[in-house]
Parts: sequence; C-alpha cells; structure tokens
Amino acid sequence: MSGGNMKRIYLIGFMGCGKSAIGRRLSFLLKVPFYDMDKEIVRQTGMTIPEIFEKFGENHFRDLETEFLRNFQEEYCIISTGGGTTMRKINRRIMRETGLVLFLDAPFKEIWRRIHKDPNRPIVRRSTREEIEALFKSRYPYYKAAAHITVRTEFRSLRQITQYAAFQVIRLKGE
Ligand SMILES: Nc1ncnc2c1ncn2[C@@H]1O[C@H](COP(=O)(O)OP(=O)(O)O)[C@@H](O)[C@H]1O
Ligand SMILES: O=C(O)C1=C[C@@H](OP(=O)(O)O)[C@@H](O)[C@H](O)C1
Ligand SMILES: [Mg+2]
Repeated sequence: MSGGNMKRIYLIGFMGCGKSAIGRRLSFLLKVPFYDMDKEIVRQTGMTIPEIFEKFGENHFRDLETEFLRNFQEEYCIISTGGGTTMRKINRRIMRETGLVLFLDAPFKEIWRRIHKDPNRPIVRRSTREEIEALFKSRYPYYKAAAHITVRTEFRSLRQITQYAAFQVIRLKGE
C-alpha cells in the first residue's frame, strides 16, 4: 500500500452513513481504541455540537476539527470523523498521512431517513431535504478522493459492514 502509515483507521462519509456506529463495532472486532471526533470535541469544549455552531459558528467548529487532527497523539486507533471533516485539504492530508481512510458509501435516501429527525446535527436542523441532498452531492467526490477504500453499505447490516471493513483493513495492511 503506497503512502502514509497504516496505524490509524479513519472512517469518513456523509452524516448518517454509519461512521460512529461502525467505528465502535470495528474497535471491538480489531481490539483497538475508538475515538469519535464529535464526542472528543464535545468533551474538550464542554459544549454540544449545536451549541458550538450557535455560539461560535460553523467555521469555529471546523477549526476545532483540524485542531483535533493536528494534536491527537494516539497511534493505533479507530477515528470516526464528522461528515464535514473531509472537506478541508489539511484534514485530508493529515488523515492520509497518519492512517488508512475508509469511506462508508450509503445512498442519500437511506441517509435522509436516518438523519432528518436528529436534533444533534445542526446542519440538518437548519436545512431542507433539497439543500442536504445538494450538500451530499457536492461532498461526494471529496470522500471518494480522500479514501484508500470505499465500502458500499447499501443493504448491509452494521455487522456485515464491520466485518467487511475489518477484512479490507487486514488485507491492505498485509500488502
Ligand atoms: N448499515 C446500517 N444499517 C442499519 N442502521 C445503520 C446502518 N448504518 C448506520 N445506521 C444507523 O444510522 C444512524 C446514524 O449512524 P451514525 O453512525 O451516527 O452515522 P454517522 O456517524 O456517519 O453520522 C445510527 O442510528 C446507526 O445505528
Ligand atoms: O456533515 C457535517 O458537516 C457534520 C456532521 C456531524 O457528524 P456526523 O457525520 O457523525 O453526523 C457533526 O460533525 C456536525 O454536525 C457537522
Ligand atoms: Mg458520527
């Protein structure tokens, strides 16, 4: 496998694609520690994600994401990113240089079903379905380009996706 070292595993993709849920399960299966970037930011700031967006704005939240990636020290771990993390070039670079990047590719219809009622995602709260679909389409190429591996998740259970992701990780590390 060319480029980067393979110590960390980053899960990327749109809101609701399963990054947090798969990350936790993959961590059990591979026996490496799990970190959810959103949860780490909530813990470090003592504020919820909607509160950070309301009080300091989205740009500040983006800075906190980059700060997390720059400062995080743990070598062997699984990190679930937020849906917007992959949009910054510096974040893509850090992820690819420090680990293996897995894109969880889910269809928009399914994603919308999962996220549209969730009050903890401020971007969903303030937008229409059409706006979120446009965001999904605009972000898609960035996920594809940043990923070492794309995992198609449609019609697969969390358990099946976790097993498939683990298999791909082990295969690539062995190359
Ligand atoms: N393949 C799947 N099958 C069933 N439920 C899923 C699947 N992927 C994600 N979910 C569920 O969808 C919701 C959103 O997933 P989550 O892991 O929070 O997404 P993300 O962290 O990418 O925003 C959670 O309730 C999760 O359990
Ligand atoms: O897509 C985004 O811009 C965001 C995704 C969220 O994470 P999930 O992808 O885990 O929902 C969270 O970081 C924040 O609400 C912003
Ligand atoms: Mg998440």
